[in-house]
Amino acid sequence: MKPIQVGLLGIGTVGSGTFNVLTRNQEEIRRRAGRGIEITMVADLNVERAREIVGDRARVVADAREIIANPEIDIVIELIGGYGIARALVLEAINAGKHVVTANKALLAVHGTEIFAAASAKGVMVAFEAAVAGGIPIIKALREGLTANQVQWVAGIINGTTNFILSEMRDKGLDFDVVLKEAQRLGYAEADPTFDIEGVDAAHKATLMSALAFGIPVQFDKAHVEGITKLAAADIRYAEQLGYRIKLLGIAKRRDDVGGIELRVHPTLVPAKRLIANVEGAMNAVMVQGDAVGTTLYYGKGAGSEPTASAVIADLVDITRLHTADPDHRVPHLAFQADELRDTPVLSIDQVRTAFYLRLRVADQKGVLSSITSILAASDISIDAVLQRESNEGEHQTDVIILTHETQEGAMRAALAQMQALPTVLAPIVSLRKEELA
Ligand SMILES: NC(=O)C1=CN([C@@H]2O[C@H](COP(=O)(O)OP(=O)(O)OC[C@H]3O[C@@H](n4cnc5c(N)ncnc54)[C@H](O)[C@@H]3O)[C@@H](O)[C@H]2O)C=CC1
Ligand SMILES: N[C@@H](CC=O)C(=O)O
Ligand code: NA
Repeated sequence: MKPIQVGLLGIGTVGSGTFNVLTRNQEEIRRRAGRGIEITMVADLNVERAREIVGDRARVVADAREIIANPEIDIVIELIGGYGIARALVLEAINAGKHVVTANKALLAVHGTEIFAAASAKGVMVAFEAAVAGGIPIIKALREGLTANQVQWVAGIINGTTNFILSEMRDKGLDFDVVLKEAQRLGYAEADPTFDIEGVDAAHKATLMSALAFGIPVQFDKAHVEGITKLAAADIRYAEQLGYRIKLLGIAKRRDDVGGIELRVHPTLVPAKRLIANVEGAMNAVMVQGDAVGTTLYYGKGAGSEPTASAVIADLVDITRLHTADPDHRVPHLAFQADELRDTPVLSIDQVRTAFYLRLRVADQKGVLSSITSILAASDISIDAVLQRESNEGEHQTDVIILTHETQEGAMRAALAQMQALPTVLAPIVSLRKEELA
């Protein structure tokens, strides 16, 4: 049978990996797919660089629309990124009856509802394994492998850049900016790296996982998003002393007690003994807890050229196997049938329940600790552990670190305001969320 023809839009980090892996492993991939898969056209604004990568193995054009207009092309891979031109091109490709593979989590987390609806109307597939945790087949696991389960929660290190920054800062004592530049050089960071360090990229991915896990539409605008830019070295150190590591986690959790879903990204204390706490560098790891299967863990490279290409090509193979099947017999885009998605609300951050780490810089005098613990007790927040450490900031000051048991975020916020108002609390209180992930 003639190879299936693929058009590649954008041949940068992931695009070049995709082209190279597909070329290198073409025979093995053909044996799996049942048919050859060939990238016959490539579009990139940087035509010269694209030609250097593909040589004479594919036709290179500057205008992506030339690929969409080509009736020979069955599948379009979108690896440009962003919400602008990528959205237009993906919708145009769908309307032209092409299947789409994309690694663009930003696009799908924000415009997924529109894109999946357009694809279903046209009877084409939009595949996005590379969009979450790069090479780790977490989309496959959530859509297919775990399909028997009521998923309880999903929690993951799903941004390689920030995990790399946290690891390098802790292990080598390097500055934030230096490590970020290195992550950019290695091809891990987004075109706009604030998406990485402010938690936005992780929230895009958590949004997609929440939809797959709970059968809700993608709703990035409802996600609570915090990055790592405000994290202080002192808290990383104190957390270690208490037996925890700080990781930027994307979390999606079902809350049957209130009939909602928690969707949040923030630095999180995780027990150092958990496998996920020991995931270092640009590696990703996702934990999924299902009612039947229990806790599962998926680990691997979440960013970079060939690891991400691995996921893109897995989608190409899936589409090659399935494109002649009746659309009703394909796996639904978001794991649940499109007409079975529910409007279960995403909870506001005030309704979220977690344990907390608090650091208070206080005057080193009698009665300070009891005034703090009284406020927590009055707010029904119970204390798990307390640590007191001399502060480097000056004499007669001390750092009090408190770990609490689980409480509602709104209650903690109110208690924090009261504690902050104490004259003996000398600096803004640091509060971080803590998850046991058991
Ligand atoms: N780099 C990584 O490790 C990962 C990236 N992704 C996603 O993959 C996508 C691509 O990322 P990268 O390869 O890192 O980006 P990149 O910036 O390395 O590559 C993008 C390419 O698109 C080209 N381009 C830009 N506008 C274009 C247009 N209008 N027409 C044709 N070509 C155009 C650029 O010249 C460039 O070669 C993004 O959505 C990103 O979020 C997903 C997982 C991992
Ligand atoms: N910028 C992202 C790339 C992969 O999605 C990351 O650092 O994880
Ligand atoms: Na993946």
